[in-house]
Amino acid sequence: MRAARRIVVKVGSSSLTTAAGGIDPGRVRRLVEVLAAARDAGAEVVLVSSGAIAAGLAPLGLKKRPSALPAQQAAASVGQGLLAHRYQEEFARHGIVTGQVLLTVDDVTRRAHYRNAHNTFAKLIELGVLPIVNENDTVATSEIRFGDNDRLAALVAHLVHADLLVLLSDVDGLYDGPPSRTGSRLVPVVHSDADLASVVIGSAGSSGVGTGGMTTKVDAARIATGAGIDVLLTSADQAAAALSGAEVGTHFEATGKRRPTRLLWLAHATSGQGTLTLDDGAVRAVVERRASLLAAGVTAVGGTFVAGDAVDLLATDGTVVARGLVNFDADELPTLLGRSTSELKSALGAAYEREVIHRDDLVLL
Ligand SMILES: Nc1ncnc2c1ncn2[C@@H]1O[C@H](COP(=O)(O)OP(=O)(O)O)[C@@H](O)[C@H]1O
Ligand SMILES: N[C@@H](CCC(=O)OP(=O)(O)O)C(=O)O
Repeated sequence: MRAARRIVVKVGSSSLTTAAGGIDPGRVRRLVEVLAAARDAGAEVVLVSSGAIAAGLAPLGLKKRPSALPAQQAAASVGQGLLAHRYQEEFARHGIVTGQVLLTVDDVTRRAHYRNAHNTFAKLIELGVLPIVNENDTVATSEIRFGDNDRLAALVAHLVHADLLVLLSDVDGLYDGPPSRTGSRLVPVVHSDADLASVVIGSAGSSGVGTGGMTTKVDAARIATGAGIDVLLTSADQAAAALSGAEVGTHFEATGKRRPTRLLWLAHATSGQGTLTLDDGAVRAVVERRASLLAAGVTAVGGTFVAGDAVDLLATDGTVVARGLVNFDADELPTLLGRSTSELKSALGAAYEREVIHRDDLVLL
């Protein structure tokens, strides 16, 4: 931990708010002090902070986090500015300039957006700015939302080439059962998925402002470790100890190697927005030869999606074999199915010569 040079720290709403809701200035101040100290010790820090919705509740006279998306978006719109302002003032006390980065799913899946986001972070870090990231809640619809900042933080960690992801919550680590249950014990190290097999994850905490609970933190840890990044999960109260190298919380050890980030999200998206059923030859081509998916091998289209969306690829028995970013809208595809690329070109024009999913936009599941 001590050796980590570039650290992404994610803090959840439950660690930033008061019991009555709303941002707790004291908690923000303490977190900022810890991050400023990490910078003084030579680390580059990127902060992924939740709390926009929580910060927007009081100004709108809301008592608790609304369940309807438009109300959440309104609260986030009001709260994000307040949250950013709070951070800006606190970091300024330490002479640190902050920059706000609001991301959508598209920013880490579509190639051009991904490069753009990568370049923005690189420039901010080069300028010594501390980026503060959140999901762009006010424009994200339920279909294209991360919905939780844990997985977003894992993708950001990969995007900025971090060597450590620190997830700060209201609980001091992963327990082998819900922490409220007597006898649940802290899991100090997770070497691989096998160590998670006996862990029981309960519902989210009692704060009422968090979203993902422990499930999304474990998902985030798996995304990051699978991409070669160590993860430390602990409480905001232990952030200082964690960042100075003390053995606190749960350490998820890096297992895999780096992979293209946009595909990381794709592999860990809960599901695609539609389905394409493949014939046996297409399954072999995609899975064994890692080839692009052509219209000739698709037998059925399910769901409503547009070009650029993630869709699940199904074998004839219905099992999901891969997920990819499709190049056509759902209603364009039925007339193309089973036809060769050259046939499509001569019948419909050069625009239809493209693959249904390019191999660079496919992940095997
Ligand atoms: N096995 C487990 N280990 C640790 N925490 C768990 C477990 N199962 C459920 N939880 C709950 O998950 C909560 C953290 O999730 P959440 O409230 O969404 O936090 P945040 O706002 O930090 O994202 C903890 O307060 C805890 O009660
Ligand atoms: N983007 C949302 C937070 C979503 C979220 O992940 O919340 P949390 O579970 O508290 O980390 C917001 O700023 O309110």
